[in-house]
Parts: sequence; structure tokens; C-alpha cells
Amino acid sequence: MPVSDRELTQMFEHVLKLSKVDETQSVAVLKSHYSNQRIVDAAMDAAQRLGAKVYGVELPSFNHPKAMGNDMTAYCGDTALTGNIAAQRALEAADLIVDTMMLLHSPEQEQILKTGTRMLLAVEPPEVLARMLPSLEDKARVLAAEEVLKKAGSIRVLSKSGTDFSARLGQYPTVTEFGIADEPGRWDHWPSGFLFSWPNEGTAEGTLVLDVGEMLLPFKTYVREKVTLEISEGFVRRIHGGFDAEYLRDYMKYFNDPEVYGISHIGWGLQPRAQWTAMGLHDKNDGMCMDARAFYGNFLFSTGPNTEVGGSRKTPCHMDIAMRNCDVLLDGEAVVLAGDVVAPEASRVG
Ligand SMILES: O=c1ccc(O)c[nH]1
Ligand SMILES: [Fe+2]
Repeated sequence: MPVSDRELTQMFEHVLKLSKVDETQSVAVLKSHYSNQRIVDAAMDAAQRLGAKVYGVELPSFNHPKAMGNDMTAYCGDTALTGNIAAQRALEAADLIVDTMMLLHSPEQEQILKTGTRMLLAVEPPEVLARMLPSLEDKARVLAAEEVLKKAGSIRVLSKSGTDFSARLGQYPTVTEFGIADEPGRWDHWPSGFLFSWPNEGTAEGTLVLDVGEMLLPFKTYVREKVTLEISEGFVRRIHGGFDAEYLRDYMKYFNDPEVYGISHIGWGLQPRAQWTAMGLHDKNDGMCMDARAFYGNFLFSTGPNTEVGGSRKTPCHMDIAMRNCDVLLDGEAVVLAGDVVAPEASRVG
């Protein structure tokens, strides 16, 4: 269902207000030629209506000859900003950046946030932005869960299909996403509603059995034949199963980089307005499919880069894999059981 430009501007006013944009603030809208111009315009209009000093930073797009597909999460690390110090300084000068071109998983994003500048990523289709318009209830649920995650020393994930994965936690910070960039140095993504951390280096162990229906990003496919990932000492060592496994193996091998098998962020979804079924209703190029990353009660697993939190793995291949019907335990206590959020109570819906 199409969202009007007026409604899009009103939604940006809502989100930027929650992100503390007012007449004391400067807002930079970061774009490239492939940005959704309707999103760029709505962000610029809304920031001005809130009294902020607004400016645009337009970068020539960056394409790596090895990158495949149009999903910006598929090839991470180098971006249109890489090496462009003048543009990075122009962005660091802002209080808030609305990123409509995708800096995620780049060292430059981390450098900019360290200066205290806030950043809000907004690249999904307006209809998806509307369906998951950020709310203070989303923020409260995710922050309640963060209280538990940030104290956890270990995570264990189990499922009836045979998943038994574990890792130590604590080496890396927790990251929350609820679509509101309200604190200095905070990055957020509208739409979202989930949280994650990274395994302590070398500690991820076990087996992940991707059952029929799990979601593979950036492929935008639902698994049709079980895929088994065998993980030891922090890396995926074997991928086996049927066609889906062969496709995943071939895709990751293509990058010819052993670091693609490293484990990236792991966490769980808390967004009830994100739907498992949504990916099947969108074209692959519509966006990055935040429904998969955020749907309530998922276990979100990923491979590849950890530069977002100062890690050394700047590998370009990033897989986000959303799983259903898992048990997620932190220090032996369940936060998710069979794909339903069970704790903490303040993170549950209904
Ligand atoms: O919001 C996001 C989007 C992609 C990703 O890999 C992490 N978080
Ligand atoms: Fe990811």
C-alpha cells in the first residue's frame, strides 16, 4: 500500500522528534544517487519543520567489482565515504546524520559516532517504515532486554531441529536497535526492534541447523532444505545440506577470504510489527528486509565483519540469518523459548 509524501514527512517528524531534533540541532542528510529521493526529501523537510539547521551531503556511489546484488548489506566495509576525509568531517560536524545510503559495518561509521554525532539509518521502503514506525514502547522493550544481555557471560541457542550453539559474551558491547537516535554517539536504524552483541573471539561453538523457513540475507530466500553450520573456535567450519547449503557455501567461498566465516552479531528480535512472512511479499531490491532481523522471538545470527564494535574483521561478506522456534538462554536463563519471548517481562508483548 503506497505511503504519501505528506505521511512520510509526518513520520520523519515523529522519529526525528523522538531523536531529540529541535532548533538547537544540526542535521545532515547523507545520500548518494541510489538513495530513495522521497526519503531524502521527507527527512530534509521534517528536520527543517523541527527548526534544525539542515544540510545535505551527497557522495558519488561506490561499487566494488566483486559485489553481487543490490542489497547494501551484502558487501560491507568499503563505502562511498571511505577515504573521503573532507566529507567525513562535514558529517562529523552534524549533531544527527540521517543515512539514506548505508554506512553500516564500515569503520567510518564507528569513527563518526565516536565524535558524539548520532546517526539514523533509513533505507527501507516507506511502507515498511510506516508499518514499523518507532515508538517509546519499542524502545522500552529493547532496553529492558539489553539490561539482561549486557550482564550475560554466555549465550546458548537450542532448537528442536538440532541447533546447539554457544558462545562467551562480554568482550564486545551490546547494540540495541529501535529506530530512535536520541543519545550522543548512538547509531540506530528505522525500522528495527532487536538487540545483539558479538561472541568473544574464538568462543563460538556448536551446530546451527537452519530449518525450513529460516531466512537468508542478503539472498532474501527462505531455507527449503535444512542447512547445518558446524562452528568451532569462533568460525563456521562446515556448511552442509542440500541446495541451500551448496548455494551458501559457493557464495561465501566466492569472497576468497577466511574471515567471512567469522561470527558477527548475534541476538534476538523484539518487534511484533515485523513479520516472518513479509520477505515473501517484497522484491529482493526493495530494501534489506528488516522484517527478518527484527521479528519478535527470532534468533538473529550473522557472519563476517565486527568492525562496528572495533573488531579487526573487516571482511566484506556479511550474512544475516534469522531463525525461528529457537530457545535463547543467557547464563542458562531463557529469554526466548521456542521462538517466543519469555523474559525479561518488560521486553514481552501481550
Ligand atoms: O539494522 C541492521 C541492519 C543490518 C545489520 O546487519 C544489522 N543491523
Ligand atoms: Fe547483520
